[in-house]
Amino acid sequence: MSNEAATPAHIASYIDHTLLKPEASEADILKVCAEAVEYKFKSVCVNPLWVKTVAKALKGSGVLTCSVVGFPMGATPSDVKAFEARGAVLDGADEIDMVINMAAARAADKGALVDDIRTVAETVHAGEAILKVIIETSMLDDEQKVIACEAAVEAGADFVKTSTGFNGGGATAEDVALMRKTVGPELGVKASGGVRSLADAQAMIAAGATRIGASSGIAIVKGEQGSSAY
Ligand SMILES: O=C[C@H](O)COP(=O)(O)O
Repeated sequence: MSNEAATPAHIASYIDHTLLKPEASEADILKVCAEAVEYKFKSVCVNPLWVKTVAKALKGSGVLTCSVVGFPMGATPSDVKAFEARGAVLDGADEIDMVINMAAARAADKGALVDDIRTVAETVHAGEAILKVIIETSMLDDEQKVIACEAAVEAGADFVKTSTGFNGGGATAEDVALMRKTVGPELGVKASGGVRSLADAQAMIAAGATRIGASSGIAIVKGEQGSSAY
């Protein structure tokens, strides 16, 4: 990792400032938007309910609007995920983080995974947004992680992402390295779930992450220890 990546200011440009608590209020959402502008984070990541609010609050700031689809279980039909994604993009989302069909992932059913991801990717790209694919590493063995990443590449995703942060363990540097090795140098890799400190973030970047999803973004850039938001 270069020295440049170690600076908190540089780390901020990697961070999707995340608030996905189901009970988050409008005041909570507007607070994280203000924080993201202040700290120059990459995006604000919220549930679809709040996309319109976030897009309005961030307009002209340079901070992107990110939302989630099929979240956090992934266990909805692909066309329903695509409908949810279309709504979020129409509301102003620049980036969509989808959860894959975890049954297909556990069965290492690459064809089903490609279909699931491609259905959403086509809708997201039609709206000129980008797609990140959450493979939920905590639920998969290494072979299943590789197949899920290969499916994401084949389906035209823009990123692979480690975790929802809601289903057991989160990001590890080992998983990020495996994902980076699988997808090659061009695709984005997002480490998310349990990234609580500057050291955590630096380790993920050193392993190949190009984005960090965290509810502890302020602690990370301040060099403090964050705590779980959920
Ligand atoms: O990126 C999405 C995750 O929910 C963030 O997880 P975290 O709250 O453990 O940072």
